[in-house]
Amino acid sequence: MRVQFDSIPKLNKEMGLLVTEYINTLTKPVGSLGRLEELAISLAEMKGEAFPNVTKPGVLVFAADHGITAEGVSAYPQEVTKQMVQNFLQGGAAINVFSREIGALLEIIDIGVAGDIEHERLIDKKIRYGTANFYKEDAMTSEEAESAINIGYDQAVEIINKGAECLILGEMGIGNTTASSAILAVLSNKDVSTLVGKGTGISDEQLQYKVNIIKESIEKRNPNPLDPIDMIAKMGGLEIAGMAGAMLAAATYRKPILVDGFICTVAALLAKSISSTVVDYMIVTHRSVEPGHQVASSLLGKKPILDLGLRLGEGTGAAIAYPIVKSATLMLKEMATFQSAGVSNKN
Ligand SMILES: Cc1cc2ncn([C@H]3O[C@H](COP(=O)(O)O)[C@@H](O)[C@H]3O)c2cc1C
Ligand SMILES: O=C(O)c1cccnc1
Repeated sequence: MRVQFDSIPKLNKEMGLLVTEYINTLTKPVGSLGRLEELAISLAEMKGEAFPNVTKPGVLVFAADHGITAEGVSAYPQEVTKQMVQNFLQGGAAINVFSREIGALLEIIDIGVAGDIEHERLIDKKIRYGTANFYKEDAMTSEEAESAINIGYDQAVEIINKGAECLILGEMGIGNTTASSAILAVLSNKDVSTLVGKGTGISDEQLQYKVNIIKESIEKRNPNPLDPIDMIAKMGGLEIAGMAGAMLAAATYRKPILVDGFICTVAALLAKSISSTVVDYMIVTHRSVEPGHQVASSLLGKKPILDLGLRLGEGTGAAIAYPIVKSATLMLKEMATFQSAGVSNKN
């Protein structure tokens, strides 16, 4: 693997202690800003700064196709991946709307869409025209899996160099809840049926079929749960690997990672199995409707901030949660202390 992932800095715990003390001097009852206070301390530890800044956020949306869609595991056809990439480039998707709202830098990366797309704003890093159908054969080669991680890493470095102070990773890939559920089943060693959800909205009957396809595929592919490259190569997907690589870069540069829904959280688990300290830089922003998401976030040791019943992906939940993360930093930066405001402190 080209990129070395052993250079993630440790959290600055001393800064965390300083900020904890400082928060208790602000004009509010001790602990009254709840999880916002925890967030502020975490951000200070990640960034190593007493007044951490998360503006601007950088959003990277990785798009790729999945051969497993040939088995009928999604409610939508494969072409929707390419069509949605065009929609992202025209500014009409949910992630465009929420990225504009939070003033984010937004980049769309084709890392493996099964069709050609021409657009000046598209970052073309296509590794292959979609993965192979992992019910029948390996999704990709190990070299392709490594390239996808490296591409994600490099894209994150680029957006950080453009000024991103925290990262949101999004994805688009019809069929990717199937690949993510398969990876999670192998990583968690839990029964597939407890993890799999309806994705884009399949019927109960199709859900049972999806469960069976995933179970049989895992038996046939027999991926090594201790080897993230093997899991990606055998089951996919390219965009999931790209997100994992981007998270490793974000942590290396001390940039907080705002983890989105189910697919993104599975990518986070893959990043964790490549370099466990990456988790220190993660904030799980919301709880997805997909049943596996709860398992994935508890394997990360994280409690989601929001629970809005989202099941979209693209990075949308993270973008919606960004103002909460920013509020934590503004609490530190802008609130008066008891002393500066002349307010009487607790007896
Ligand atoms: C129009 C449309 C926009 C989307 N944006 C994200 N997804 C989400 O749904 C897909 C995963 O669900 P499944 O595994 O059931 O195919 C992914 O592309 C994910 O990003 C979308 C899906 C659709 C149809
Ligand atoms: O939570 C997600 O990321 C998700 C759920 C369903 C479909 N697409 C994405």
